[in-house]
Amino acid sequence: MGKTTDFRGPGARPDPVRSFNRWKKKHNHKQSQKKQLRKQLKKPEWQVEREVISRLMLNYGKINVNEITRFSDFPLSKKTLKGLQEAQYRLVTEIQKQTIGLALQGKDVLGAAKTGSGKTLAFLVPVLEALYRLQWTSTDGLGVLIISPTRELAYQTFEVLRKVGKNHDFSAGLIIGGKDLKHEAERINNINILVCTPGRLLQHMDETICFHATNLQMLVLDEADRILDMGFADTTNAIIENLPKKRQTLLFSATQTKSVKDLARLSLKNPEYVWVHEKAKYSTPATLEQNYIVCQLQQKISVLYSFLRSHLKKKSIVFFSSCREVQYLFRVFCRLRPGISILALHGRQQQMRRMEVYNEFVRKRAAVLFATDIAARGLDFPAVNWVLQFDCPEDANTYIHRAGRTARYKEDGEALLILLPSEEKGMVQQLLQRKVPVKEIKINPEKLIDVQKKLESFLAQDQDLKERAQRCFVSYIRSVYLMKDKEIFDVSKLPIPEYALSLGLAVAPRVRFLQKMQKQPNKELIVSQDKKVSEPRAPSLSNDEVEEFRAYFSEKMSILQKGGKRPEGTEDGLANGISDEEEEEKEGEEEVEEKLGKANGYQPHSGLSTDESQKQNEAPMQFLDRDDDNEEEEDELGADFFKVKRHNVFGLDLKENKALQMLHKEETI
Ligand SMILES: Nc1ncnc2c1ncn2[C@@H]1O[C@H](COP(=O)(O)OP(=O)(O)OP(=O)(O)O)[C@@H](O)[C@H]1O
Repeated sequence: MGKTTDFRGPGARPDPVRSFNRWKKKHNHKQSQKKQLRKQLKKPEWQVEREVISRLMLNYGKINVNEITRFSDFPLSKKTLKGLQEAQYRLVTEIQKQTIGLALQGKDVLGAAKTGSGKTLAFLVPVLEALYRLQWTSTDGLGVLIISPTRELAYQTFEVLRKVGKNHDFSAGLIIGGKDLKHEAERINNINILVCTPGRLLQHMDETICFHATNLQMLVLDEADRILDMGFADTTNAIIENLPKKRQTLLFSATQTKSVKDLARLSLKNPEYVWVHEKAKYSTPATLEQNYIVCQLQQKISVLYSFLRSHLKKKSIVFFSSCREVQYLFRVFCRLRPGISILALHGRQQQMRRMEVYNEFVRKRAAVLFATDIAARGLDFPAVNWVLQFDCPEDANTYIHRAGRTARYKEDGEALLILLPSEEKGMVQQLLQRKVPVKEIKINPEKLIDVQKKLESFLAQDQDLKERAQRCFVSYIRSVYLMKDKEIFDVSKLPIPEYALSLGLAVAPRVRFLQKMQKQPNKELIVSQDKKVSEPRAPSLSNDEVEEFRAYFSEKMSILQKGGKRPEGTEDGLANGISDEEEEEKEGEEEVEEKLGKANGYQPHSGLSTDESQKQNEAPMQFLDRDDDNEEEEDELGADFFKVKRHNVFGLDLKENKALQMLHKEETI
């Protein structure tokens, strides 16, 4: 229709032709909208969703990392975005910003970032989107496999998945052992997203006839460095061999070690490497204040007690090298009544108990968790103020993971490492090489509360506690003996009788390999085949001892490989009528598990005790009242025992380590 011109003045009647045209245009538009709506309504839901998905996928190619600050800047499904928002996740962290886009585009990703930087969501978001894109339903079976090194970490990842993925319709399952294999087997095939530990998964692959992963779309290896450190390399390789070759793989780690790169080569195809803190000055979070003290082995318990007395309102984790130490010192500290709740988490506890402790510690505002390295990696306890490493970690990586339990996601935190004089040089050097900025601080001897006498009196009245002290003693000595790095860990330098006294023992228990060593006071000389004498080394295992370890290794593994469980009983072997010898043997197993890793990959801790018996054993000592009249004086004494951030609280200068100064220098050059 041509243009019309209105020559009439104001107040004249509107041109009916023009009005009609306007009305017709509006009407047509409305009609076409209605038509479209009707068409849409007729479309099945899956088709509408398909169109939405196509639009999202079109945007994958347009993702520009530099423009991303929020999750909503990524082309994500409404269901995922809603889940993220409801869980209060809005802004992305660096690792999330850099990896989510790549993973959405279907690429294999190796992502490394410091502890507490948000790696969990960096893979959970692409996991949800991958199945959403494929409109996965429960009948499609297993679509995504997430492998975590420990049960606790798997549980935690599962909880985040439940929170963020709650608007999706997929089923998710947690398979971590500690439960009836048959019970799990009946349910495993209905799971779309499976979070699991490697040993248990391989067990299902071997023993659950109906379990298959033929439809698998994505594999996630979380805390890959820990998976490997725990001796799960063979298990992981066996799992990967059982998975379809055509899949996407995401691998996340807090440290970049050679073995992680080897695993990446085996499991990823043309991966994108994202190492967000590669150029960072330090490999630990900037908000983490890190210090170390050097003290004698026999002082360590008093140092810990004094520390706790001066941090009654804080949340701390204390790392020990063996379960036996945790068990004994947990009991002793409960009796010492430092005035703060004490919890214990270690691999000898039954799974349910581990979960309870984990949740309890998460809930508490002020508490101390005595733990072995099962708590060291990946676990996300909120608002931890302090991480204390009571025993020297086996290497810098373990240090980084332990310390990383505090100062998570923009929070502050403090880490304190306790070193023996013989460990100082080697460990500090390793830490500085790994760009960990540690400073030495001094203990103010006046603030140190000596608890040895108290321990002696506890043991004089309690035979059970005395036996625990003996096991703790042997266990610690053995843990040092088994450490790989003989530059740092030298069992011959330990003040053995003094250490026994500090545990409250009048006499040091017999330790066979120590006696042998004492017979050869000079360190072994290693004679090579051509009879040349090479550098002296710290003592290595004799053939007999190697055989001894092998024996309980193979015995343990044979029980587990048969899919059998350890005998039911209480955590405390003696309470269960287990003889001393058997206890020793179990202790050996545990040490080997903790220190040498799982030889064939099956998770060995299927639990020793029933829940009830364990509760009976531990409950009365678990939580303590803070008031204790007798402790008042000590309370005052300990007031500023370890406020390391403040200067000169120990009456001594804060000594900046020379090597640290060198590190600063290197970086400024
Ligand atoms: N985008 C985000 N916004 C707010 N909080 C976040 C975000 N991403 C992660 N967090 C929080 O940061 C903390 C650390 O996250 P996460 O456990 O994923 O770290 P991580 O890198 O896996 O650490 P680790 O290497 O120690 O396992 C968690 O409490 C998590 O809830």
